Amino acid sequence: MSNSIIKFKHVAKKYDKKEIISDLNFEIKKGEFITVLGSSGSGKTTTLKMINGLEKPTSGEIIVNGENLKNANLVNLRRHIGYVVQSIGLFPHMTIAQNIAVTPKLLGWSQDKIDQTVSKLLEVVGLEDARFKDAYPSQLSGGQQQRVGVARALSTNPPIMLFDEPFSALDAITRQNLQQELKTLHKNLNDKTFFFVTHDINEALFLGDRVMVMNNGMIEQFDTPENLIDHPATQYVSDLLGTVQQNKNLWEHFND
Ligand SMILES: Nc1ncnc2c1ncn2[C@@H]1O[C@H](COP(=O)(O)OP(=O)(O)OP(=O)(O)O)[C@@H](O)[C@H]1O
Repeated sequence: MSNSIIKFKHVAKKYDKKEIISDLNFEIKKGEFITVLGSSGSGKTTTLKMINGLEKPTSGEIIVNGENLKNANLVNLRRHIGYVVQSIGLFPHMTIAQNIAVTPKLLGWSQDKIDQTVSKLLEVVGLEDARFKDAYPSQLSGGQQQRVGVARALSTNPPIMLFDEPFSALDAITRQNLQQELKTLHKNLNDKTFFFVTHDINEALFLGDRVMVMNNGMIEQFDTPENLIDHPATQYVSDLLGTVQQNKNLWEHFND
């Protein structure tokens, strides 16, 4: 595949003696928005953490941005991969601007460059209002904090962004707004690759250019949302998507 940015070749992962992932193979192109869907414990987070070296494969090869992770400097690697998680992890004693500037500061950027970057990122995530910059995380809603988390992950302009269920603690309306915004953001940020883990089938189908469906540490199907719906490759995928239809039927019936 030309323009490949993430490649897993025969990747296996064991925790102690328990095999979680036995033989994972896939390739992602630069600029794709990938969503990863699967039941609890299917290995989604483990797969995501192997991309930024937070977990190491027991065997197999992982190539990220042309570099085999076996030989990579992991600290350097992580600076080029944004990471957004559900718990956000903003520093409570730092202002929003300071939270976004953590990595740029570590990298020794000038204050001018930091200020410009923070202003631009606050605009990108819809927090351009002057009151946000000097506020503290506790003064923001959950959805606003999650936006700061996205801005912080974008601070060094990384080519790859990893998202691990970033919206799962938010109410349905905030979540839907953020999904729409994230989709627009991805479109506007030319060629950034997003890898987004979720439990939510609708979220996965809405956001993903391709959806990776995992079960028991294996890929059941890795395909466009349209193909998953029209041509489910396995019974598992068919059952999973069937739940969407069942919910729809239930509500239609309910509203009769
Ligand atoms: N550090 C660890 N030590 C031991 N076992 C682990 C560790 N991390 C994950 N596991 C196990 O590996 C399996 C896969 O976990 P993982 O978090 O990747 O799944 P997941 O698909 O992301 O699940 P969820 O949707 O519930 O977050 C689970 O059975 C989990 O208990």
